[in-house]
Amino acid sequence: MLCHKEHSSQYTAYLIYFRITGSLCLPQAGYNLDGVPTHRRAHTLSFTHAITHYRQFTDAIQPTMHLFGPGEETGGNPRGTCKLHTRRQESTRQPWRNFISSKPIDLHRHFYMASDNRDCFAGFCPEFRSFATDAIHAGQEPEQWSSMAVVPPISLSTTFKQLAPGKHAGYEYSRSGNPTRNCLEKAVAALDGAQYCVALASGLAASTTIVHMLKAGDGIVCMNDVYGGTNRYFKKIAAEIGYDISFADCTKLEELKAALKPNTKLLWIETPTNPTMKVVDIKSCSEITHEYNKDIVVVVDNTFMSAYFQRPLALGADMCMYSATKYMNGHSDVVMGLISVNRTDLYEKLKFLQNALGSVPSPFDCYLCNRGLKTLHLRMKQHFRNALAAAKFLEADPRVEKVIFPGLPSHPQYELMKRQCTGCPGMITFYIKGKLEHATAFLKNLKLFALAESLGGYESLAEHPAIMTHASVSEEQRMELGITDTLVRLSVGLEDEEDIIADLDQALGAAVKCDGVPSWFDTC
Ligand SMILES: N[C@@H](CC[Se]C[C@H](N)C(=O)O)C(=O)O
Repeated sequence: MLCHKEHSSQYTAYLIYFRITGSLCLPQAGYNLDGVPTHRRAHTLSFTHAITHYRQFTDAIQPTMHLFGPGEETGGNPRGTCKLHTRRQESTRQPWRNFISSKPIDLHRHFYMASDNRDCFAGFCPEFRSFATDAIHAGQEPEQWSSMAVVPPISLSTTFKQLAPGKHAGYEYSRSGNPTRNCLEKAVAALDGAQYCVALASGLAASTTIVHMLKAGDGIVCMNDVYGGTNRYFKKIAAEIGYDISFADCTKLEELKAALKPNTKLLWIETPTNPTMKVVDIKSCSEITHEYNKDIVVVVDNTFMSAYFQRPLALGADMCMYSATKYMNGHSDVVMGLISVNRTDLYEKLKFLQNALGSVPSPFDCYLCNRGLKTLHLRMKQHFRNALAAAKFLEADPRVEKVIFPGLPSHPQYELMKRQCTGCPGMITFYIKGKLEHATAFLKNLKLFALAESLGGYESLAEHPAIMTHASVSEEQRMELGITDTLVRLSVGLEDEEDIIADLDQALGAAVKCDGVPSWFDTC
């Protein structure tokens, strides 16, 4: 986007005109919204079109904001001058505010990244039909409440009055069924293209509830690279109870075939994997497993993808589970698990276990997660755009050894990703140059990104899997999987793209010298 001085005065004029008249006269002569010179006549748009164009116009200008520090307005620079930029105030309480406006970043490089990312969905599967409409309306019908509430009420009652013993209006006890939870479960089922969904108290509560369908001696085959808590549960608890647990790299279909045994009852896949971002072919794994024995239940942990980017049930899996703590809720204020299924027999087992084991979420958490779902489609699109920009920035940076992001052509399963998903979430894993000290220095110097476990919220997070989320995985297995001391995991949030990149840039600068030689050696 080219943004000349004239643009800002034109822009102000349009804005005033827009405010007064409710319509917008766009600059057909000069530059269009992509920064391409045009010589046609201006025209006036309808109110609705005016809003759309006003937004596009401000969106297009936005990447050039906040890029100049005090005294650095380069009035005549044809690549990036825009008087609209807002100067941030020095702040000690919000340290990230200071560095953002004080360091100009390479605007030329930034410009191309931003424009490329408009097309980041090219080649991926099309969006699921009516996804946004379902997120907003499925299970939310006002007619289900005598008050006709448009927003499902938070139903806190632990118990429900019965008309006669055993005769009730659908609810008897809040663990067994709750009206707010019911609304959430219906919405999630619709988003997963499923018939049913059950909500649990956490992602791990969902995992343990699923495994409780099996009996001691039954076999479970698990993808070798999974979330550390899943690995810990299978190895340190399920195996101790008497389940026969084996791990296989399901990206290699021959390894999966070899791992299936007569006692196998469950296949557990995670894709992309946490944290090394391997992509598993859900369709092929489901076909191979069901061909071996149609009764083996194929479970996909869809936490990283969310319902917006991947539908495991449509690809042949039997169960789609989530830590809804992550993208599905998306606001880092709820711990929850979800399981969606199409098979009635599986639903009945899960529904029984939900009540009998009792790991249910609170009605308030159900309300929050249901609310989070309403913007899932919007959030995920922006996560993808921001993460792609960050991944491209990191990949081009000499202080970074290797970037693993399934939305980059350099990812070994990029083609598979495009075949089975509608886009990529905000998860990036990368190896920083140097040693543990450099990874630590990078993480400690981040200002916008918080150093914290978890992912999928609107805020950017960074963490060190070997020390944090995957500390419970044995060192031997971590080394096998590539979870080394220099591996860093990012959950790219919804902040402004240029601020995200500026933070990564300055933290890398603090940790590693620019020419690729670790700066740690200079300072100690
Ligand atoms: N310390 C926790 C680990 C939480 Se990890 C949370 C999330 N799944 C992630 O990958 O970030 C523990 O369970 O030990």
